[in-house]
Amino acid sequence: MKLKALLAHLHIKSENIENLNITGITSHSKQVKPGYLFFAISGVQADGHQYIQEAYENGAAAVIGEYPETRSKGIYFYSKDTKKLLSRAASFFYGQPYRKHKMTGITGTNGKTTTSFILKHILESQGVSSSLFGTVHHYINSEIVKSSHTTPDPVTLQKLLHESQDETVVMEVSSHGIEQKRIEGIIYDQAIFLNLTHDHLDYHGTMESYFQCKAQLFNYLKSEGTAIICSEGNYGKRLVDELSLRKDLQIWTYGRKETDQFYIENVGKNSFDLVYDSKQVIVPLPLPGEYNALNTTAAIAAAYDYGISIQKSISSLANFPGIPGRFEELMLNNGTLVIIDYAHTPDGVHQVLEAARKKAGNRALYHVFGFRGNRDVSKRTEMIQLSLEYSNHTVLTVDDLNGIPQHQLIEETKISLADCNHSAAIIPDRTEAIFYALKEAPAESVVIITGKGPENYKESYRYPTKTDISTVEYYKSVSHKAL
Ligand SMILES: CC(=O)N[C@H]1[C@@H](OP(=O)(O)OP(=O)(O)OC[C@H]2O[C@@H](n3ccc(=O)[nH]c3=O)[C@H](O)[C@@H]2O)O[C@H](CO)[C@@H](O)[C@@H]1O[C@H](C)C(=O)N[C@@H](C)C(=O)N[C@H](CCC(=O)O)C(=O)O
Ligand SMILES: Nc1ncnc2c1ncn2[C@@H]1O[C@H](COP(=O)(O)OP(=O)(O)OP(=O)(O)O)[C@@H](O)[C@H]1O
Repeated sequence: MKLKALLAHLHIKSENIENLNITGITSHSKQVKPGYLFFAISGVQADGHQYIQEAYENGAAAVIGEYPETRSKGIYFYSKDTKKLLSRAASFFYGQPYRKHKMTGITGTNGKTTTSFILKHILESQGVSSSLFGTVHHYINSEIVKSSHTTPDPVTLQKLLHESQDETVVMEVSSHGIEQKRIEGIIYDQAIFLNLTHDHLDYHGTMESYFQCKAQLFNYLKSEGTAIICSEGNYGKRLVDELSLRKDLQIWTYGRKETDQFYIENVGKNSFDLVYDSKQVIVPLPLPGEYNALNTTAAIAAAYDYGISIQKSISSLANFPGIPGRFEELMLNNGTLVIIDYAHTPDGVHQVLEAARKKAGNRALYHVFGFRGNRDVSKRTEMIQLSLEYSNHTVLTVDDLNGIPQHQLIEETKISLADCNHSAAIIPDRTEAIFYALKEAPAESVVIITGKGPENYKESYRYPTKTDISTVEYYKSVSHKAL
């Protein structure tokens, strides 16, 4: 691609580069290949401007940075916002691929993965091919693509959008993705807001700035696009009020109020009632829990906007295959039910434990969970309190050290537990903590393991443990089957 054309798109003036072609775009100096355009970005860990020399040495044709000039010798352009420009440049480089898809962006603290999987399933069941970007995997042209971020970095994102031949793209949009402008250069046909509750305050500082960040997704919604908003909670209502000022949008709300366009009631074990357009239908619940009735409704509304009737969505839900690590159920031979879930926020833990408690009834409920190092500490006490309230036995462990020593995370966990004035087992090795709960739990009880869902351990854990043969023997003896 001619650099001149790209710079014109970015509104950067250029002279004497008529014949210069660029062969790729990156913001990482070590990924630069001959002919690349390098964007220097000031990040949380490092400053890309420190790597400009390395980028030239690796063959960068030109560099764009946020300082008026650079000491390194090479073609250099100034911009005051390289993050935004990187995304716009990547979009332009790959031919603005959003244009060839119907684009859905889904944001919210909890439920993005769940809602996106349900929506993708409905679309594909109705013959509409769909790519998916999210936490578990990305799916492009029916192939699994490994996901390192919920919302990928802009160059990866635009490249995959370009490669996708799917009619629709369902994308989880994280607040980090919005804040870091990874979605610049995309215009969505639909945007969905699920909820906003306590999380990521280590990054956003306050709930207000977290909300302001999430709300920005709707700035990327096309004129006459559809905003689908959960009316539960103050933030959804605020968003509706703010978006109502934009007269060019179709705004639909869903929730438990009769004034919602998609209104739900009578959420039972296997189904719920959905009222829309003065009609009432029974919808099968693809996963347990009231919260999943809301996630399902968001997906049904989005499919409806794409022309799929509610009846067709309902029939698609009958064979929903489930989602890795989202209320995933296993039955052990001794009749104990094991639930694997990804809840890692106070609201997520609350919702999933409420659903697990309903399932357990009078049976004992064991809850195994832990925290991630180097992340929002302020949510931890509330999560422990909820566990103590809903389960009979809380077993605390470690989700992921994320760069901090294990003893530090355990000490922090002890402090959060002490805030609850309660005692609970703390077993640092996550595998051992799970074995412990499985061993302690009497036959026909329920063990729920939250926090990591299907994720691999990032740090090494002892598995199988050599120090406690009895747990290994026990594990071997309790073969299980997926439900
Ligand atoms: C805090 C955060 O989100 N950081 C993301 C951010 O990194 P950063 O801006 O801090 O980059 P940095 O490491 O400081 O480096 C600054 C610049 O120097 C460049 N550099 C650096 C080293 C070098 O040798 N050469 C070089 O050029 C880097 O490429 C970068 O452009 O931009 C990077 C590229 O897009 C991301 O990989 C990185 O994600 C980190 C690894 C991360 O863990 N992010 C998580 C928190 C995240 O984004 N999570 C959300 C989901 C959250 C949720 O809902 O649970 C997600 O969308 O995945
Ligand atoms: N609508 C919801 N409201 C509250 N909690 C929910 C909701 N949907 C799912 N959860 C809980 O949050 C957990 C994570 O759900 P999911 O993976 O769908 O969310 P997410 O927004 O994609 O999370 P992340 O971005 O961190 O991957 C679930 O395992 C469940 O416990």
